[in-house]
Amino acid sequence: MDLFESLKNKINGKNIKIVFPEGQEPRIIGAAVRLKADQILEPVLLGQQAEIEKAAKDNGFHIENLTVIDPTTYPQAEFDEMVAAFVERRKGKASEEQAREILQDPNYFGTMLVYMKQVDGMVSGIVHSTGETVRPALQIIKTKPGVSRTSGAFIMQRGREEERYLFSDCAININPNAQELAEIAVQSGKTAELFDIDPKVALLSFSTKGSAKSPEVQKVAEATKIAQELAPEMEIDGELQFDASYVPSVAAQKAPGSTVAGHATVFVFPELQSGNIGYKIAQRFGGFEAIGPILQGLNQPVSDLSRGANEEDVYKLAIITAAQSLL
Ligand SMILES: CC(C)(COP(=O)(O)OP(=O)(O)OC[C@H]1O[C@@H](n2cnc3c(N)ncnc32)[C@H](O)[C@@H]1OP(=O)(O)O)[C@@H](O)C(=O)NCCC(=O)NCCS
Ligand SMILES: CC(=O)OP(=O)(O)O
Repeated sequence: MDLFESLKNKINGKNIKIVFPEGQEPRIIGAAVRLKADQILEPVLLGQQAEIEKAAKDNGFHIENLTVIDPTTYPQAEFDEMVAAFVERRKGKASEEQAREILQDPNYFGTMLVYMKQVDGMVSGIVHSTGETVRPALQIIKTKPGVSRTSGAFIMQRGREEERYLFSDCAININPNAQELAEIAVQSGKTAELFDIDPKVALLSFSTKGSAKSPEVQKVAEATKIAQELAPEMEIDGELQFDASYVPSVAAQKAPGSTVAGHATVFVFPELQSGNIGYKIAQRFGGFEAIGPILQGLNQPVSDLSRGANEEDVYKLAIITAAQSLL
């Protein structure tokens, strides 16, 4: 079954609420209208009512049956409760006065709605940068026990249903050390399973099995060892060049005997430059649909759109975020 049909079946009828802090953005409104009409989940648009109504009208969307939360008319008692919860969560790091100021930011406000369980997840980042979008989640939602770093994965799919891979970290950790990279690899394998991808995890490099020597290569080799120890049940190998990870004939020459090389489905990049560039090349040159970034390892789901996302990307990432809320 198509991945999204299967995800829709999982979330259907559960009344999952997803907040969109960029409620006045037409691509968000368009996706919210579709999500509501398809009865998949309950979209909540966050933003000034008048601005949202204007954007909807200008773009021909009917939003009469959508839920809008306007922070400027939010009940005072509920805002005070949000401020108190924020100060408590950021103990010693924000005063009440600072909290009132910080919560004017829609990404902080939306993240607090998730944290306070008024909604089940958040999708933002179509206007805001990744830092602006995810920093509130890192500070408030935080990572699950046993996960030290969150990271951003993309489901990459193209054409035929079965051509589906996971790329990570393409969004968050600028230069992870070996331990962090190992955690990202294991976390990515788990995320892959969630989206019906059989994980064969390749830690990518410009070297295959010692063909080049440098501290960068050494980091990936060390991360591979740590990841294999962290998840002995998972098929993980590295360091591998992309061709060795993906092309069976090249794998036979460069990494004979590896069960991952030539068959990888999860591609873990050594640092963010290559990860972010790599996914965009596959998307824009390779014709892959890039769905994400899906933040892995957070206590509650928050997703960060690319600013280049279209309405369909928003629609799909909202479904994924809703599915994550069931975990
Ligand atoms: C994600 C990012 C914004 C975090 O940077 P930052 O806000 O400067 O991070 P800080 O080091 O100040 O940490 C802020 C908080 O987040 C936490 N944090 C930072 N990175 C984290 C991670 N990867 N996982 C979990 N928590 C993290 C810190 O522990 C800290 O928590 P605390 O305030 O409770 O102590 C930064 O790493 C970044 O800019 N990454 C690249 C994003 C990007 O542009 N990607 C490309 C487009 S998708
Ligand atoms: C994921 C990503 O690269 O986001 P943006 O394009 O918004 O920087």
